[in-house]
Amino acid sequence: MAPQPLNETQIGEVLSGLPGWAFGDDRLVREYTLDSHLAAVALLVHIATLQEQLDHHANLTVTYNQLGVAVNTHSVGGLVTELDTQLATRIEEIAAGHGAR
Ligand SMILES: C[C@H](O)[C@H](O)[C@H]1CNC2=NC(N)=NC(=O)C2=N1
Repeated sequence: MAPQPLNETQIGEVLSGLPGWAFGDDRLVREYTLDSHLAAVALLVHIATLQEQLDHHANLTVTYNQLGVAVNTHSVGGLVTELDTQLATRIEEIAAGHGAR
């Protein structure tokens, strides 16, 4: 079954448990700062591995020691679904271990 888009109330509830994450332009977004460029790239690779396991993929952007994450669900026309909140939750769990802030 296709994932269902979440409404703004549902997204707000999820975001209250995801510090640093925001909703904008129909995406869940987060900007991480790492201690170095290599640390940012290492977190990107870890997230990419997770994304392959989940078969759900965020846009990842490295700018020196910063890693931007933006995710929505293409298959429902670019809206936020539970697949995005699940990925954001998993990313948030692993980011701490990389010293991301
Ligand atoms: C075929 C494959 O399962 C799909 O293209 C997946 C891959 N990753 C995806 N990632 C995101 N963000 N949205 C999707 O709809 C999506 N679909």
